[in-house]
Amino acid sequence: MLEDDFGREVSGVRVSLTDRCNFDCVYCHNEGLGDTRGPMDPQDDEMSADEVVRFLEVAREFGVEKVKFTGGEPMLRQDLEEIIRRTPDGMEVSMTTNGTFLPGRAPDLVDAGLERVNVSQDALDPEAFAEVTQSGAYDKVIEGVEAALDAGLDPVKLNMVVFEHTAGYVEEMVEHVAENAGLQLQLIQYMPELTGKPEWNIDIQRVHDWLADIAEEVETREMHHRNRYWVGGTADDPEGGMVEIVDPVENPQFCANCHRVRVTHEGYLKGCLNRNDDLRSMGEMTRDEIRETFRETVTNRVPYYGEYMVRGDDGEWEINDEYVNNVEA
Ligand SMILES: Nc1nc2c(ncn2[C@@H]2O[C@H](COP(=O)(O)OP(=O)(O)OP(=O)(O)O)[C@@H](O)[C@H]2O)c(=O)[nH]1
Ligand SMILES: C[S@@+](CC[C@H](N)C(=O)[O-])C[C@H]1O[C@@H](n2cnc3c(N)ncnc32)[C@H](O)[C@@H]1O
Ligand code: SF4
Ligand code: SF4
Repeated sequence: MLEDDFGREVSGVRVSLTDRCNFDCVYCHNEGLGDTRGPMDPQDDEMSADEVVRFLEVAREFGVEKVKFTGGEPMLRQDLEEIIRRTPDGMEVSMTTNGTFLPGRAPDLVDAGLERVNVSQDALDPEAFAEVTQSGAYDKVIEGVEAALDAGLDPVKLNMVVFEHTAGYVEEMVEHVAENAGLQLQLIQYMPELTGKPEWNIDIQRVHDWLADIAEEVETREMHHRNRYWVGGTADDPEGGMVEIVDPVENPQFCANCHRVRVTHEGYLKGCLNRNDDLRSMGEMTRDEIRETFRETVTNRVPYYGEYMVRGDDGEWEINDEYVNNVEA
């Protein structure tokens, strides 16, 4: 596996298959590339299935174990099943979607090899949902979650961005996943960097503190050092719900445990979600050139909140104690 100068191995890749979307969420960072508004039809700038697969084959040679398909809305790609089917053996395949196209298509995706799905659902109330997504497709999303469960995807993670518009719905979303087998919740800290609306931010620490109070058990996931709270059950006896907090903003522990390289829908390699100054195009490259470019991208990866990192006495990178997340599992 390739490793960057900060000792972070790259075990996963996150591939955006399109920047098109049928929603227009008010907060959307579009994986760091700005607007999703635009034509709904397939665009010439998108990587072809062959290009995606060729990149994945190279990544697999370097020991990459996981791929996450995202976008824009990845299910707008009609060749998604083909891409999943052709993903190299040994790679776990997951996807993050707004869920609207899962009804009717979830079984085919599972048949093609999809192992996990995250569905974005910011509220349980159709009006609040429409306000965030600027779409009235709430019923379709609920149907999509059901379709994913029926197709055997377990767990189905619901993604909820916690910001001014949704903070009041966190409690009922936690109850919802605690009461419904097969569902887990990912509470995502609102990232203002790419949206330019810092005023929508809320203090995610309050959510950590509240969950720490009500949880039966807390554990810390190696990936991004994320806390997982088990509500109404435990990790060994998962009767209740699992709630994970994704809190990247100004969090050096998150960056220190970041093991993924990204690929834009146009086929640019990208070392960090928040940065666009390290893009490397795979354009017309040969397989050998892609190998070299992948190596370069990994070598040049820098933790975005890197100013919080210091060299320890042994020369290894460590996080400055002052910035360590104060919620301990
Ligand atoms: N800044 C930053 N944000 C991230 C990172 N990974 C996930 N996020 C945020 O979390 C959102 C949801 O991520 P998902 O792709 O659904 O889930 P995941 O984080 O990959 O979690 P798993 O499905 O468990 O692998 C992303 O769109 C980002 O907003 C990361 O490496 N850096
Ligand atoms: C960019 S979307 C792409 C996949 C798919 N269209 C979806 O919405 O799930 C991936 C995830 O990013 C999250 N997201 C988008 N903008 C965000 C922001 N400014 N802060 C935090 N999360 C954000 C979304 O909620 C979604 O869960
Ligand atoms: S559904 Fe996903 S890609 Fe589309 S606007 Fe919402 S967050 Fe962005
Ligand atoms: S370096 Fe930090 S901000 Fe950048 S992708 Fe990794 S975790 Fe996210």
